[in-house]
Amino acid sequence: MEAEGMLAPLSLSAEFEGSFAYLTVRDRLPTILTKVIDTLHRNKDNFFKEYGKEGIQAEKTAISFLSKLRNELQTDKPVLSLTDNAEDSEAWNEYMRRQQDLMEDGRPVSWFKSPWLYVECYMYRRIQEALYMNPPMDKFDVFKEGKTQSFFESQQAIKSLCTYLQELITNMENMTEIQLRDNFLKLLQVSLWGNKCDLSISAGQDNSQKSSPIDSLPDFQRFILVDDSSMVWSTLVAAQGAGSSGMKHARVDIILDNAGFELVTDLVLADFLVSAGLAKQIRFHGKSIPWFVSDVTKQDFEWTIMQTMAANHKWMSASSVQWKHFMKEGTWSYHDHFFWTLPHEFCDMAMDAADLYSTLQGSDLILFKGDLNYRKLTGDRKWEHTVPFDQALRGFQPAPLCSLRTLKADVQVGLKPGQAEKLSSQDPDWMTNGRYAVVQFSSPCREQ
Ligand SMILES: O=P(O)(O)OC[C@H]1O[C@](O)(CO)[C@@H](O)[C@@H]1O
Ligand SMILES: [Mn+2]
Repeated sequence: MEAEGMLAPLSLSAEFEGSFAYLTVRDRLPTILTKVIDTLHRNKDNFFKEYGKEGIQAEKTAISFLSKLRNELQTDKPVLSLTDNAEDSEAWNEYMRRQQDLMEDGRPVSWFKSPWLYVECYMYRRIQEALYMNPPMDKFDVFKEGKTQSFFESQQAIKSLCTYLQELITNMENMTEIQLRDNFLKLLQVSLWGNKCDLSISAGQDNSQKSSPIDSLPDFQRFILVDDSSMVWSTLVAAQGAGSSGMKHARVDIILDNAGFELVTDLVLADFLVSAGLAKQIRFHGKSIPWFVSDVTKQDFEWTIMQTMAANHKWMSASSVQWKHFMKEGTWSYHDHFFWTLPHEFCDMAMDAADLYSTLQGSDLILFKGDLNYRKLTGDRKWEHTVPFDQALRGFQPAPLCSLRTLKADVQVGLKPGQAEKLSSQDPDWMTNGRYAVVQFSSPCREQ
């Protein structure tokens, strides 16, 4: 729980004209809605083939719902309650009332006046409402095409990563602890940069052999603004030794972000953790509805393992056969919880999703992937850049945790004095252009 008297700064919001939040709500969100409408249009024939006239009608109604939504957004209309009676609808509507109570002078909660984190999440949930309200479209993933495309476009990098993983596994028995540590740190960084954007990690200056994500790591090192990865390693090692009667084996939870190349980097890291004996159990957490364009759903997770197996490449297949086995025997498991697709800051989790919070408390290490998770960890607020990460978490400390995030939104804490100023003078868009990254760690028992 948040320490008393420690007031959190204001939420980022489109009400601050010219801010990144403002530009996102004004320009990027309507563009995403337009793309979603276009996707439904383009799939019209498929809906007809599959569901006949009913499919066409559903598509039409969903499109008009979404066009109306885009108009509400662009004209800064009040945010509306959800009407689809889904499992999470009441939580959303309750959150809206909470936002309303925070508004000054009883102004309505609206797109440009409310917290950016809230309205952006809300847009994705309203897209889902358009589908829920129009069966048989309720199972349709409007972002599926983009996710599969990004997987296929990164085949080269995936091949080289799987090849690297299989080489490591073959040599694992002879590895010293230092080698194990070095390899862990490399794969942690690959997973970090996997968040940059699917393909760019291996895009070398020239066209030659630079397609290996591992080879690119040294070039990227200087863009890591905070690197707590040695604490992540110590946490894993400490989790091995605990317990007097033999080994305690670590459980690692990975809060996934994007499908495509990023998901493969997470699977490779998870495989290494298990194969090296650093973790006994990996729990992946994904989204229960299509989310923020490229986030992983259960369907994407299963599809990715299947496609990796189907690839005509020895080491990709070998990797995914192992992954399927991990899933079957329960060493790996996939979980979704609707809290991940609510707009809440994570400091609300203990109160608003107590079951999820207590599940996470059983973890030895939680890895939070990506930018949106970072925004939720820090509450998407106007923190001073030098505020410690622990403080910005505002009491969210279920277990040792680490954020692996490339910067795509203007919230960043835990920097050294002067670091942000230097970055601003060298690269004014450092917080949003995705060139920089952080590996930020926090542990409930760490001295603050
Ligand atoms: O997939 P990620 O890393 O969470 O990024 C989500 C993106 O969406 C945003 O919310 C922008 O709309 C940014 O925070 C970020 O660029
Ligand atoms: Mn994402």
